[in-house]
Amino acid sequence: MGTWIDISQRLDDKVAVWPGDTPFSYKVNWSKEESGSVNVGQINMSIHTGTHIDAPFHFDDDGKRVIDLDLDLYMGNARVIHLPNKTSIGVDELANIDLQDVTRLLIRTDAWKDRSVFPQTIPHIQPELAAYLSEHGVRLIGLDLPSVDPLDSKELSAHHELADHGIHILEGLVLDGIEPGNYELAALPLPLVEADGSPVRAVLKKSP
Ligand SMILES: N[C@@H](CC(=O)c1ccccc1NC=O)C(=O)O
Ligand SMILES: [Zn+2]
Ligand SMILES: [Zn+2]
Repeated sequence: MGTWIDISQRLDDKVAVWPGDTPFSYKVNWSKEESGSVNVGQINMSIHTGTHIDAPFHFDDDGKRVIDLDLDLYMGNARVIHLPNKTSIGVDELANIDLQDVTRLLIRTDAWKDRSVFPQTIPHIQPELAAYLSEHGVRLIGLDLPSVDPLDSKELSAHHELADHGIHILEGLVLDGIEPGNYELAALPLPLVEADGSPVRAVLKKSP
């Protein structure tokens, strides 16, 4: 027991949300006192709060919805790499990293220091990295950041290039103190039929 490491943000009213987006809330909507038997809760949140996956529909009206996504993407072997103090992440930043047999790549940047406030700037993924990663067989990229693009981007070039190369996106991970290496990952989306993304509970287990 205790071998799975939780790499998810906690969801309470302290969780940071995109500027202008729906705040997170949980409330007991029907209390045990009222119902006579149970507390029945309600959550209200943006899909892009905390640790979540983006479905292609998030940035492409014709893109896949969450229910259409292949669950294999979100369970299996993953490589954690550590790239602190970067302004952006591209082919040069990954030049010394062997990506042989890496299907799921998790990048620990340590750039989002205080997760209770939304960051001002983040290191972004250079769109050109998408082709390089797909050539190496990467199908999922995960980051300890709220986006793969600059926060003020409207084009979302990295989101689009990654999707065009068959690479799926996991955002808002907590990778503080996670040593680079090989792990097992599970970060399953909910079976949301129409949604543009889903909150996930992301966990890692060190591979032998
Ligand atoms: N594309 C971003 C999310 C995003 O752009 C966003 C999320 C919630 C509310 C507003 C957003 N963008 C506004 O321009 C992401 O998932 O990385
Ligand atoms: Zn998102
Ligand atoms: Zn995104």
